[in-house]
Amino acid sequence: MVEIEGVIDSIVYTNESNGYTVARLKKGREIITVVGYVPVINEGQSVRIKGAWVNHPEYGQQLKIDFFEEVLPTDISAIEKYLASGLINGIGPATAKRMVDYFKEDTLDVIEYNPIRLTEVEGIGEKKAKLIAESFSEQRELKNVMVFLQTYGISGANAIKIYKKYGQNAINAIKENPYRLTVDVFGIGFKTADRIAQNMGIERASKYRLMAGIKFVLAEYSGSGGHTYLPSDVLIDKCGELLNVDKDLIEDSLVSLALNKEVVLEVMDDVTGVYLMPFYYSETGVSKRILEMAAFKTEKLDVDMQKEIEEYEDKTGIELHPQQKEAIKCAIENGVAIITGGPGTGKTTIIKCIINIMEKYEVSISLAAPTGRAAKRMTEATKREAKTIHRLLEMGYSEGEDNMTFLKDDSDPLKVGAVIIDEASMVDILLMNNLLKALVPGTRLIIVGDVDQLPSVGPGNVLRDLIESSYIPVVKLTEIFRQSEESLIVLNAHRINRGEYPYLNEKEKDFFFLSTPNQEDTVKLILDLVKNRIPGFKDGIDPQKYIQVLTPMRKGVCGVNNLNIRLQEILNPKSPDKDEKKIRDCILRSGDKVMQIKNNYNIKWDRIAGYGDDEGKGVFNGDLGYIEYIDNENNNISVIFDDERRVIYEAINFEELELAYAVTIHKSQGSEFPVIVMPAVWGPPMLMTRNLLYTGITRAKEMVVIAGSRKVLAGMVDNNRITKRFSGLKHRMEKLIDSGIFAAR
Ligand SMILES: Nc1ncnc2c1ncn2[C@@H]1O[C@H](COP(=O)(O)OP(=O)(O)OP(=O)(O)O)[C@@H](O)[C@H]1O
Repeated sequence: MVEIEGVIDSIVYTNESNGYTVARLKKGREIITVVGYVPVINEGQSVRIKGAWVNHPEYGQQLKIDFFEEVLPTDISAIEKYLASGLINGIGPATAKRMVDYFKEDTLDVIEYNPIRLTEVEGIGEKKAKLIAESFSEQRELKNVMVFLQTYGISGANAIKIYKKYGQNAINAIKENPYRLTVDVFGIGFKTADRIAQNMGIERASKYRLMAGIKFVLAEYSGSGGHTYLPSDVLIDKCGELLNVDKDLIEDSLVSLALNKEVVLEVMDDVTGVYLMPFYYSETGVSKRILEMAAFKTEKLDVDMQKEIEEYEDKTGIELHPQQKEAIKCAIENGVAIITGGPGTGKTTIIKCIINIMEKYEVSISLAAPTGRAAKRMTEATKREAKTIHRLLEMGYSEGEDNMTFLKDDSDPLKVGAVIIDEASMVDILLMNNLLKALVPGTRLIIVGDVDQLPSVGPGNVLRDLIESSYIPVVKLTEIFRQSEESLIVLNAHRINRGEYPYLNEKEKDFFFLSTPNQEDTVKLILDLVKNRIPGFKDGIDPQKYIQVLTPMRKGVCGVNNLNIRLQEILNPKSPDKDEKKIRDCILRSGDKVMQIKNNYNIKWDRIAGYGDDEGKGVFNGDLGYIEYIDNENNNISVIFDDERRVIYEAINFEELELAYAVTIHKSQGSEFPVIVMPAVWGPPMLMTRNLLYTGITRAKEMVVIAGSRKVLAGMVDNNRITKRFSGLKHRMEKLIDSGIFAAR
């Protein structure tokens, strides 16, 4: 083993996700190549490395890093490089130079022991001096934690998150139970925690490990599969594969988890379902509360429906269809009503008529939708304020916690006569439970949505289960009113939903299919469409805002990841006046279109335009925005969402952003775009369903362009597999109804 001290001269390669790095180290006049897993590495950093020499067949002699430690630099140029590296907030290259010119070798001591003196440097005020000092001392603490973590192969980005979560206590917390990381730190999955645990010598059959593994599998399947529970045999099989231990041991741990009240086991129709607690409570809560509301004898409004509807027809010039009249009546007369229908069947028209009547009879109404965009559309259509459900429930959070809480709940419910929820297919079981907690029987709940859309991103099959439980009054709208001569999008959406092939490429229409021989050509065509052909067709549009590429998959040539890299190259290429930041495997650049990929209830925003509060908290999974600027000096990224809200991301949240020139159809739910461009190329049959195609094309308002293989497109229409979600809501509701506690309807 050799030990070398030197300064990192340049970084050749670094893999953000695991910290694997190739760098050049300067030791005196000598330059050495060093390779290995290191937590945080920056050019200009002074380091001590222990390792062994290896001979690479192509690159020659390299030092393989076994131990890596930062030491504070002592010579002036190294100090300057270190300060300019972006590691310390408040200092960029220019400030670093001024500081070192002024304080010379004493610079670091001044920062550490006498930071007020920093104000002697031009451009540094008291506030900035404080920021620099705090950031510097955080770096010192962080260093100790990192040295510990690197021994277990934890990357720099993750190490910072761990430090932010546990502070100085990080080392003890992890030593005690490394599996807690999977719960506490976003981005650290069971596999990373397991690797750390194995390195620490924790046994494969350790109960901590098995219990964490079971919870991980349950969380994975509720996260990516949308299940609220897993049947125990499915769960045990999956855990067996993951954990590589006897099934008996897994069953033992499952029982321990149940005894600890970390999971619930429940027999439903001969299957034992295993629930994580939040999903269990939500499902039982939703089933009970919604039945209570539906069974409640709502105060009858003395409405002459015939007369009111006629008045509305006269006012709007629309002659309502009998189905639509039935839906309006159903909403006025019942505690809970569901109205479902595809695009153009008049859902919005019905909402407007219901509002009209209720306002006339002085029933107070709240309007809400599950996403900001859907709420905005509802506001525009009804000319009344519609909120996100989160905002309606007055979402808050406890400091330091990642969990949201709602101020409106059973102790302080919403005091309104009626609540109308639009885009209800996107409401998952957790949100539905929170909504119902804040409502009391007697408030009318009107649930509007398209049950044929993909179900919510979050767990549950809420809208479908509520409809199928056959207790809550449902009106299904099947008649299409948007003129078919105008739009093939609506017509084709309904055709696809019925299993019929879409009409393609009709002159003067809005639904196009372009055939390509292979996936690479599909990508090239998509790039050409987005960059040249569609903007050429529609004068003066901003392709970034106007066109959205949607794709079924994440991976592969036509997957989100590759499409984003290629689209970024042509829509927002590298340029000297655009700042950049490398996040995971991709580069984010000023001007990029980005998406938030997890719910963050804590992050602050400021309103820069539009209607509503001046500031607030929360950016949600699927929200789309643009990078306004990247500030490398202060290490933050400013993103504008919906042209209205500005959010400043600090380093700890960078990984919540992803490029969004292309997004998956799943993530696009609830959003609408003027033009949709979509590849139709081979993908797993589980994924390539009619439901997915339907959801994708119904996102478009003006034009759909599909590129790829006709056979694949036809295959999607034929593939009527509705991905099964394990959800017990319908079962629970049926059980409650059968028990007779709710009045027969
Ligand atoms: N009974 C009717 N007769 C004539 N036109 C109607 C009728 N009902 C609705 N429309 C018109 O059809 C179009 C679509 O209606 P609306 O926007 O209410 O449907 P929607 O189900 O909300 O559609 P989407 O989900 O696509 O927004 C509108 O232009 C509306 O004015």
